[in-house]
Amino acid sequence: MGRRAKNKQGDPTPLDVNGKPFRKLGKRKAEAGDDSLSKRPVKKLKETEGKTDKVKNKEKELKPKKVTLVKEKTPSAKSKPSSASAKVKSSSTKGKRKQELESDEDEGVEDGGTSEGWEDVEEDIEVQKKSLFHDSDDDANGFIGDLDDLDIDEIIDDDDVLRGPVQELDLGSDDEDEVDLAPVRLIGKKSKQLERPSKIIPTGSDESDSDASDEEDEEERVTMANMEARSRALDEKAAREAELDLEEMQKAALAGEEEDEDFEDEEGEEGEGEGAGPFQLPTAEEREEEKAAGGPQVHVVQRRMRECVRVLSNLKRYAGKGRSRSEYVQQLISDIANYYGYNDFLAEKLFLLFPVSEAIEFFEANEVPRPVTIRTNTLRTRRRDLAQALINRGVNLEPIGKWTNIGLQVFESNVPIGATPEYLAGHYMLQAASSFLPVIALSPQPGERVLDMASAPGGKTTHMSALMQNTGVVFANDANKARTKSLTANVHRLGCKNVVVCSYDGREFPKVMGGFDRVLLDAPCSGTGVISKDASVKTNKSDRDFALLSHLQKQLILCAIDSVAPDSKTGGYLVYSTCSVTVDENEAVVDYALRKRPNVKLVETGLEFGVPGYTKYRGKTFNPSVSMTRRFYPHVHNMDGFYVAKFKVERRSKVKPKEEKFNVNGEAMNVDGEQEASGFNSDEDRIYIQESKRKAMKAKGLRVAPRNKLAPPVSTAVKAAA
Ligand SMILES: C[S@@+](CC[C@H](N)C(=O)[O-])C[C@H]1O[C@@H](n2cnc3c(N)ncnc32)[C@H](O)[C@@H]1O
Repeated sequence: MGRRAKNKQGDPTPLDVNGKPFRKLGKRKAEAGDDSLSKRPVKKLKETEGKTDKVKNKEKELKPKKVTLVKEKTPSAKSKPSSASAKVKSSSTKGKRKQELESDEDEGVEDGGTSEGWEDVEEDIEVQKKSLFHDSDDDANGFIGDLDDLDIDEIIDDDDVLRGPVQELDLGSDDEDEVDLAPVRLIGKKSKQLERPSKIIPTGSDESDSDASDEEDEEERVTMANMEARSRALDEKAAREAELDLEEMQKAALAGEEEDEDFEDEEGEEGEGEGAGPFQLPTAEEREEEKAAGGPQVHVVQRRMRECVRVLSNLKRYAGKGRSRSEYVQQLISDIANYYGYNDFLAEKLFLLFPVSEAIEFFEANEVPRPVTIRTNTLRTRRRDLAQALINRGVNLEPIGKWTNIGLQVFESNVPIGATPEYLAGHYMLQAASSFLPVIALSPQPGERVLDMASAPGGKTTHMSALMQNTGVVFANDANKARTKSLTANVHRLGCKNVVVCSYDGREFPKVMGGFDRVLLDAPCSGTGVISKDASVKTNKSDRDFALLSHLQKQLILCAIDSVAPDSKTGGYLVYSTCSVTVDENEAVVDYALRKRPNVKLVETGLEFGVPGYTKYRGKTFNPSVSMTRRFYPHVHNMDGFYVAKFKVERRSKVKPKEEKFNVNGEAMNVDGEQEASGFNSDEDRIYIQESKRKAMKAKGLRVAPRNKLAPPVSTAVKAAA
């Protein structure tokens, strides 16, 4: 493989001069995603002849080498990227880079943090944990928290969502931050998005690296001093390569046309070639034959996907006679599932999120790893010092983008990035760029009391701790006890002294404790935003999984809201996030929370980029304010797929439910303190209230006290009352 095809990944979305992000596009972008189809590795397709050189070359050549950056999509521009795309150099000049590296001086911890004393943290945490929680585990009959805090109306109202098992879900999967301590050997130039995953982070044994690494090994080591020259050289090289790419793409396009003509001649389909009028879908018999032959051939499915995209762009003009849109859509989804290796259900679910050609880009982007990024731990160092230390070790890196002053993107490294002395000393966290976002949105302040409801392995917890400058307290909770080990390890390594680790089901909050200034719910999710990291998602998720997950997320979000102190002087915020792109797990959950908790409202996330959340989706209409939430996509932002919503929690309405008002005689009163005119049997109602409290507690998985022996069971009481 030629050097240009190797190990290239794009920068995370850079920003334009106005601070707005650009979107990177390859040539194919301007052509309704067509080209992208030619270069994909095939998972399930029949590999009849393997890849001929011609096909291989075509795949390589059609990769979008020329980095053209286009302003980020707005919803209205979603399917049609601006044609007036601005070409922007992908690498920075020294001035810019230096400026960015220096910018964190302002916000960095001046003393650069210290490693002294952090060995004691484990002990401290253990002591705090014991004093805070040891009772609740052993208390066989004990309620957790105070029953009187429960809002009966809401409990009953929420009952529908509070029922049902969730334990079948595998909730242990994680999107980031699990550090692979094996040497990460990143060789080659800056990687671009949409290259093959296997080449993005090649191992030392990867022979195909040789031509690139030979040449680059001779290059001088990157230092702060030679950064500018190197950066310029890289830019020039990128420009040269871009020219070559253009040439290659043109050649490839020509070759492709010839190939298709050959194919059409063979098949006797003259007049129905790509771009040449109507495209006929395969008949049922042809599909059966295809199946019997072990699936379609690679070039057939590629071509068919291109054709379907073309037809769907102008159905009237290109559809075969009597064929409907849905037939082309179904064929395309089936081919996508085959080609990229998804189950049909998920292929369809993800396909429907986007306009047709954008969907192909999304699937393409899932085949490519995202850039390797690290977060500077400002409790221990400053970004410029960290950059210098890593540069001295032969790591090629640069700031992620203007939106963060603590992130660095690693392009190449001769040392294992997960085991450098700086890593071990807690100077940085290996962390996906997307996972910075919810913490930036939450913006925890020094001295606050913060809850990270689902926190393991602690990427966001440790980020929050650093933003709070090791003051206040972060309760880092995770239901999975095993995962709290890596959480605790990270907390120690990064020197976070304001973190208390605990392990409860998030649905037990706020009964465990409440009154937080800010809460982060980085919810357990399907991981459809991180398919490039975990391809198993492509096949192991079903309709039922999404239903169960969404159910759990709804339960968790209500508990997260109720854990926020509405009267917090400095905060009163909740951030909900997932590393999933499905509407069920995002907008639908947020909309549910808005409906169930009238005391919360959405506010702007404060993030400078991202696509607004859906307010309408496939027949569902959400609260218009859901447009304030933000979606992030691999194909748009070159980040993991992610979702962030920020809520402000306000005081609940003072009007209490009637049944909670009793006079001194235990007689029910109306809101004005007058006795209810209608007859009211408070004893009878108390039984109902007690029973519904029990039911809600049980459904929440909380321990319930034995029924009051004096109180008859509801059925008996009802009979007696009748
Ligand atoms: C997306 S991961 C969290 C990643 C973490 N915020 C970070 O930045 O490192 C979701 C976490 O939710 C935890 N989880 C699953 N169900 C939970 C529940 N009912 N309550 C609390 N945590 C739960 C999982 O164990 C998992 O660690």
